[in-house]
Amino acid sequence: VGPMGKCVPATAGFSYEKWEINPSELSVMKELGSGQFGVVRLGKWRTLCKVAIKIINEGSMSEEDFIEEAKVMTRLCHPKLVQLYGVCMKQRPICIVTEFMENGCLLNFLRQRNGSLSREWLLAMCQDACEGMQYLEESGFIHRDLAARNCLVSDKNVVKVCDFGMTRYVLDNQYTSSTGSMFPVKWSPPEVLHFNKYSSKSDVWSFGVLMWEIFTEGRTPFENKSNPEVVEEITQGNRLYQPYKASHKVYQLMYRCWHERPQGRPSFSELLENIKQIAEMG
Ligand SMILES: CN(C)c1ccc2c(c1)CCN(c1cccc(-c3cc(Nc4ccc(C(=O)N5CCOCC5)cn4)c(=O)n(C)c3)c1CO)C2=O
Repeated sequence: VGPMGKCVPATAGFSYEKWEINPSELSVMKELGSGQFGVVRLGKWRTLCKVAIKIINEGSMSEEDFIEEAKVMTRLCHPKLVQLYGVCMKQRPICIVTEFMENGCLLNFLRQRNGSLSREWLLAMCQDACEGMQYLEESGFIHRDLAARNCLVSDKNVVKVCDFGMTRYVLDNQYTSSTGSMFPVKWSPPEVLHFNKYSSKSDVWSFGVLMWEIFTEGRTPFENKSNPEVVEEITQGNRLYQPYKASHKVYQLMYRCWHERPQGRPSFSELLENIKQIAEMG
């Protein structure tokens, strides 16, 4: 049993490294959806533990680079991060095994509840994601694509951050190039759009947009603007509007995440303190 009492595959096998999983101990079940690397399925590890299994499409991922980094990523453990359990890499396609989150992706979760979520609940979701991001910040680990589509919801409605750092292994340059059609322009700060400069402070900008997604319950940022138009808007200093369910203090907080300069933005530690204060005041 691993961190937080979860059944974590103790991959102590024969010739398996700590972060390797023996595929014969996995059974694959229903499809959960598909992402940047292909299909993700629900699975069972040693018949007991529910897991999510990413089956990596050939040519979608720089696999050697990922496998090298997987050792580091399996050591990132926090209750608000979707846990990476390990990799099956002795065969093709390789597969990535993670913690399973019953209620799926946060963006769909928000949209399916059409307006029924309380302000307290929305702020609690922001706090969950902020706790996970503070741990990544402390660990010197940059997410690079924080957004509601890259957060998941557990059976207890806890929000966790997933697929942190995975953009580094995507081979599709429509996604990786800042002029590509799939680049997350609407979640990116000026220094990323212009200089590809990633840091925990660029994650803070994205976190501000995530707060906006949560408080609009799943609206698309700048929904009637193209990516090039958004680059223009942001460069001119325009920002996302105040969501109806966001109090002035909540809006002030997300707005501070969008300071033009990285050093002008709060850290995740500071954001978390502020979110807790707002939550206490009710
Ligand atoms: C490069 N970057 C940033 C990437 C790369 C890959 C991916 C992503 C980003 C994010 C999206 N993604 C992806 C794709 C597909 C699945 C998962 C995905 C979905 C899960 N869970 C569920 C649970 C339920 C449902 C479901 O069907 N419903 C319908 C009924 O109401 C409840 C919900 C869907 N997913 C889950 O636990 N994990 C770990 C991953 C994930 C998350 O992992 C990826 O695979």
